[in-house]
Amino acid sequence: MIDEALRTAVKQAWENPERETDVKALMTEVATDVYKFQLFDVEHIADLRNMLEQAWDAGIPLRPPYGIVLNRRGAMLDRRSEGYLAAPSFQAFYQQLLDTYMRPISRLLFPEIIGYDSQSFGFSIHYQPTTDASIRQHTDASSVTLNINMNLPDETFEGSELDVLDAASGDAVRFSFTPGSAMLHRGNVPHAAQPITSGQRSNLVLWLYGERGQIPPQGAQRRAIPARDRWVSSSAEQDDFAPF
Ligand SMILES: O=C(O)CCC(=O)C(=O)O
Ligand SMILES: [Fe+2]
Repeated sequence: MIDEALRTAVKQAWENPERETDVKALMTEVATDVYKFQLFDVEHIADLRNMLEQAWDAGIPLRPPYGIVLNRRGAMLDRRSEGYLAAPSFQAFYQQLLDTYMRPISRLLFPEIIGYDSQSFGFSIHYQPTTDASIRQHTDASSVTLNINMNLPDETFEGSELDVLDAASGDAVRFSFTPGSAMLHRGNVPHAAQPITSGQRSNLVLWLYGERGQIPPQGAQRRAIPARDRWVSSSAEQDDFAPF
């Protein structure tokens, strides 16, 4: 499921944290502190989509994220959330994404999140022109957000770009998702999705934050920390706080 180059680099970093530079080398900084990289292997996205679609088609009552505002064909993914997608195979994958990939990579790019990254939240979103087509500019209540595209290679769409505010220039940087690509940014980076004009777009959105929803204080020091402090399993207790 995970892109081969990333999987290999992350595996090496877990074995020897000093090798995390190879992980960083796979990331492209598209705006200040906003990173893009290939996370899913395009050949396997269909497996994930099938899992989500099956739950949907089975009529299992999944709660859409953000109430009904966004998004009618999306689902809650974290066990903290009522009506989440509890399928064990999906949950194992979701947990691995958070623990093996998202947390250490986020600590590598945004060291100040350490201490504010033990808890999680997740949902899937689905845009199409006739129902949920866009989302206005907002920030997320997360320390860090990982947003991954799940479109299949032949599922093209128009519009639906993600605009992220570049803190340095004050301008929005416009970004189009390609299948399996991911964006990683601090929750406090303002972002918006432009209206989708044709086709559909499916994304997986994961959040990390601290106990009871805490996020790093404004202006938290971004001091360097040793690599070995990132590539460690989180032993923190999981609370029941659900942001939505
Ligand atoms: O359209 C997207 O991919 C971003 C969605 C988003 O920012 C959100 O759901 O919080
Ligand atoms: Fe968001």
